[in-house]
Amino acid sequence: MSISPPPGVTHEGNLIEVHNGGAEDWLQFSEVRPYTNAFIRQEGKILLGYKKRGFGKDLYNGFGGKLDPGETSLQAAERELQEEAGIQAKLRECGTLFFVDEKIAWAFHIHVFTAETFTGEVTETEEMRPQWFATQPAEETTDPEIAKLPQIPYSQMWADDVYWMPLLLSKTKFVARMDFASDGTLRKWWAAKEVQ
Ligand SMILES: COc1nc(N)nc2c1ncn2[C@H]1C[C@H](O)[C@@H](COP(=O)(O)OP(=O)(O)OP(=O)(O)O)O1
Repeated sequence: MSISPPPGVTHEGNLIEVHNGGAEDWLQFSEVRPYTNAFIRQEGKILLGYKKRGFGKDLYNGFGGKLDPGETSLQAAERELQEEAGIQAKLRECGTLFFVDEKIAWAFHIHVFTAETFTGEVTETEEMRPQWFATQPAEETTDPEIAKLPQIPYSQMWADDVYWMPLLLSKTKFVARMDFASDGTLRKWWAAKEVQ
C-alpha cells in the first residue's frame, strides 16, 4: 500500500509508516526555509549541543542552522558543525524534518545529517555547549565510559525529538512532519521510515 505523506514532506524512497497523523488538519504554510541539523553518533553515545542563545535557547539539539546563500545543505551542515561544536566531519544525510508552527510565518525544512567519525576537538562555542549522551541504558552496556554518561535529555529538547530520534539512533532513514501550536505544544505529528 502506498503511503501519502503530509503536505511539505518530500522523499525519494518508499515509506514505511511509523505513525499516521491523518490526512486532515495540517497547518497551512506559504514559505519553506531550508535548515540543517547534524549529529555525531558513535557506539553507545550521541553528541548533542545545549543552545545558549537564539532560537531553541536552553534546549539540547543537534548542530545546525540556516543555509548561507549559494550553499548546499551538506556544505551548510558541515560549516554549522564546525562553527557550533568546533569539529569537522564528512556528514551524510539520514533524514528530513518538516516543522510548521502556528506562530512562525515559514515552515522549516530540515535536512538531518550524521557521521560516526570526526576530526578536531569538541569545543564549547558562543552558541552551543556540546555534550555526549548515552543511547542505551547503563545496565545494557559493558563500556564503563558509556555507563557514566547521562541519558538523552528529552525533557530538555524540542517536543518533537522523542518521536524521530529513535529512528535516527536505529540508523533508519526517516521523514517526519511536526506541527506546533502557538503555546509550544505539539499539535500533530507524522513520521515514517524511508527505504530504497
Ligand atoms: C520546532 O521544532 C524543532 N525541533 C528540532 N529538533 N529542531 C528544530 C526545530 N525547529 C528548528 N530546529 C533546528 C533547525 C536548526 O538546526 C536549529 C535552528 O537554527 P538557528 O535558527 O539557530 O540557525 P542559525 O543559522 O544557527 O542562526 P543564527 O546564526 O542566526 O543564530 O534548530
